[in-house]
Amino acid sequence: MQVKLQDIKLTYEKHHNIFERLNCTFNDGELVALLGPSGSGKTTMLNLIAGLLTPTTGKILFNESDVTKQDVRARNIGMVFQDYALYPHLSVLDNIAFPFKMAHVKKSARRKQAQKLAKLVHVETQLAKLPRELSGGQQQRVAIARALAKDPAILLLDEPLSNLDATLRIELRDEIRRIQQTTGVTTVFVTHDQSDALQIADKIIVLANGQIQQIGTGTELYHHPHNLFVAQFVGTPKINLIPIAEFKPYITPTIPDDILVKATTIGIRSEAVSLNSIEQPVIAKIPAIIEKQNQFGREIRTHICFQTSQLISTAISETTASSQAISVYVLAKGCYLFNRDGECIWAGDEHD
Ligand SMILES: Nc1ncnc2c1ncn2[C@@H]1O[C@H](COP(=O)(O)OP(=O)(O)OP(=O)(O)O)[C@@H](O)[C@H]1O
Repeated sequence: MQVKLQDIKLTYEKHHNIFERLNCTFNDGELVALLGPSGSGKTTMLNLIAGLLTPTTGKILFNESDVTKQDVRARNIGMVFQDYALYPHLSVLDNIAFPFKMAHVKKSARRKQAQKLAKLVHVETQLAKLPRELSGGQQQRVAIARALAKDPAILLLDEPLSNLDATLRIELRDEIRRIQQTTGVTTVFVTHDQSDALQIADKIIVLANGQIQQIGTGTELYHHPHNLFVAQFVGTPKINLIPIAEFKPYITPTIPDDILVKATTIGIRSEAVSLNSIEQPVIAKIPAIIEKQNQFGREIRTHICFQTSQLISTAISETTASSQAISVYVLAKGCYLFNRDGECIWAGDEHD
């Protein structure tokens, strides 16, 4: 099922427009992540798709047919929430079979179908248990199976991993991807965690303040951010930001003056701060002081002081002595210039 949001405006109160003019498309069979900070409008967007909210103006189309005025029951949506929302007094099997019961499917048939779904989400050995006898991850699997029991046109997942510990989180998000690919159901996955979005989504919609900042794959968002918000929100460690006035004296004549004059901030990815520049285009050589180095998983993070800015490099090896005044190269690939409105006006890898 393809879902289109067309010129959506949503006003909660007279003076509070959550969305002004929202436009986006969720293609059939895609897993799309809605990524954004708290209050950016992720759940509101999900509720609009579900039919739990009606837009003030604009249209919602399912496969080109207008469902804007349809309520949640008519839309055939499967929903999974952060807190699982299972029926506590029903067994795992009965929880999964519940939508079949509502659809008046006969008992033996609904047990069979529920068992099949339990197998899909890997809880087939837990069928007689009550939800409270399951781990958080298992409960969420049951919630996903129950949502799929409706054979939904669209599956909406609202922060489904938030209550899980880090290991379970990674395991279940891979499972969600597997289940989604097996069923082929168009899925919208709300998260404020970039690693969830980057790991499993076909496409990511970055939201902030009720506005779509950018739509793209994880790679596109990381390498070609449209604005400062996306550049800062996507990527670990965070992109280094330096006021252009501090950086300008060191820039080699690689960036056209008409661009430079409009720039207020330069963003530099950690991998673009290097001690050497072998065969790679460089935009500046800057004086710096190495403050400390930390091992961060497989990565070494070097903290560098440049004028009033603190930078992080992940391209400097651990042999470097600290508290040293040195020169570091800033490589073109991984550098971005932003104007005063935060728009990206120059990207280093497009100008090699
Ligand atoms: N019923 C409501 N009445 C008025 N404003 C609301 C209502 N529900 C949400 N909002 C506002 O809409 C905006 C978006 O909220 P929403 O819950 O969609 O954000 P979110 O991105 O899902 O945040 P979180 O990650 O914290 O759940 C917020 O500014 C919120 O205060």
